[in-house]
Amino acid sequence: MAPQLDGYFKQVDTLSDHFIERLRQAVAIPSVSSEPARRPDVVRMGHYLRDQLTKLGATAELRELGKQPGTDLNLPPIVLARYGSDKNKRTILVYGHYDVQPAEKSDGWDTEPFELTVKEDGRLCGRGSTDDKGPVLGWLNAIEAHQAAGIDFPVNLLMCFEGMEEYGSEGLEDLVNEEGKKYFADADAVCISDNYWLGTERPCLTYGLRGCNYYSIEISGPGADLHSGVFGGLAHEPMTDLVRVMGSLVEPDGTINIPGIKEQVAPVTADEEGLYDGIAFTMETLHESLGSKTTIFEDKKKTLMARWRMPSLSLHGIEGAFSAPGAKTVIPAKVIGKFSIRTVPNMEIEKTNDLVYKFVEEAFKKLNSKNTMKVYAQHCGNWWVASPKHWNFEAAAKATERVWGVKPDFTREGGSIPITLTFQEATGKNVLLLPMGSSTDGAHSINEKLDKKNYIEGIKLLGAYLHYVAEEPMN
Ligand SMILES: C[C@H](N)C(=O)N[C@@H](Cc1c[nH]cn1)C(=O)O
Ligand SMILES: [Zn+2]
Ligand SMILES: [Zn+2]
Repeated sequence: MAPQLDGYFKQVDTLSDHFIERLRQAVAIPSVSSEPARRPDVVRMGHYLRDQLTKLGATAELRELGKQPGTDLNLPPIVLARYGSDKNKRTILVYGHYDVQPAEKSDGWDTEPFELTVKEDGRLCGRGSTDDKGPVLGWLNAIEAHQAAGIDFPVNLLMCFEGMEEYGSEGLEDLVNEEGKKYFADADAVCISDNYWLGTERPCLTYGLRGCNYYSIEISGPGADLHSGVFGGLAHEPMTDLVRVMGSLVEPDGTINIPGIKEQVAPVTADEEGLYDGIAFTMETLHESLGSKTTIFEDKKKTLMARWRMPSLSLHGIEGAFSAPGAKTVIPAKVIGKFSIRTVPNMEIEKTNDLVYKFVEEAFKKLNSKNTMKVYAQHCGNWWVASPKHWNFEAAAKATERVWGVKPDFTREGGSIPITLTFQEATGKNVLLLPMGSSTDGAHSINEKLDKKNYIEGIKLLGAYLHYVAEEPMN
């Protein structure tokens, strides 16, 4: 089956240095969507992708989305592209994001985050290498390798790459809904490569994601930062209030203290009970990717359930707080605490927000503080769970076996890709998540990397998937 794949694979190997060079160029653009000062770089990254796609013969355009709500900043453009329009071929719509999480060398990186460093053991280190520049470039590389090998591209490819995913996919939902029956009208299925294997050995196909509601709690009081020797003990301190409120949200064992959250969670079904044992996942691999043995649960099933189908609440940081080394004796005048809740079936965004606001307001009230408190959601994205019983997944499973020599696990993912459900609903088509990187890649963390093997074999996988898609009977 898929007889041309050997020629394609050979060409991917031949072009591997060129593909690493393309990743180097992309990593060098610090497209951090959450930092206003980096917004021109995010825009530059969108232009870079458009130009690369045009050079490869795709029809590519930039769709402007206007201003980011509540700011004077332009949202980065959506890159829309089409490669091929043969009525006799299937059409696959792929999505990815070209923005990245923040990164500073001083966070503890061993290398410069925006300089791709190729380590002797094959690690390609740099911000965005695995999340999500490597996988996005994977689609471009697959096109190029087909051209170089002189092999007909097996499908029509529609591409949608955004620059705000790490900030809740601001602006994209309307565009996807608008284009569902226009630009994306002839899509037969959707494929997203933007998550990771559960471990380091067994590839997976993913059919579920958690959602993410991201909140801020703003507490202010004094007119300016104060000397703690002069004002300590006689003024209500915003930081003291905030630490108490944030500390009341969640227990050290992960239990969420907000009433009404766990009541929304779908019960475990008998079918689901048997699902976890067969998954290639060990606590040892988890410890390796965690970089420690500080797991809450000792067993695999509870741990997988915690990641895939239970909500979690994480505290992320405090804007305005003193965080530099040293011992500054300041009382910060205004602090903004950030936390998020990963949501699961059947949690509802608005209902969850109302429960959070009520809890935080009551927790603050109990402090009898004269400071002022505001709580609000910065962005919310829904969870998504789909059926993997579809030719889209069949094709990906065959491609995985061909490239990696093993059957993939069928997994859910603890992270969020806010637009996934929108793609499913706007196109009415099956959505597949086909990850390239592994559990030890350190997405969102310091020293993010993509192993060269995962990048190069991942390019083969994306191309092979398209060949098997072309061969699958419709169901
Ligand atoms: C899984 C994906 N690669 C990812 O990292 N998604 C982000 C998206 C996000 C950011 N805020 C809310 N959602 C994530 O899961 O944190
Ligand atoms: Zn991410
Ligand atoms: Zn991502």
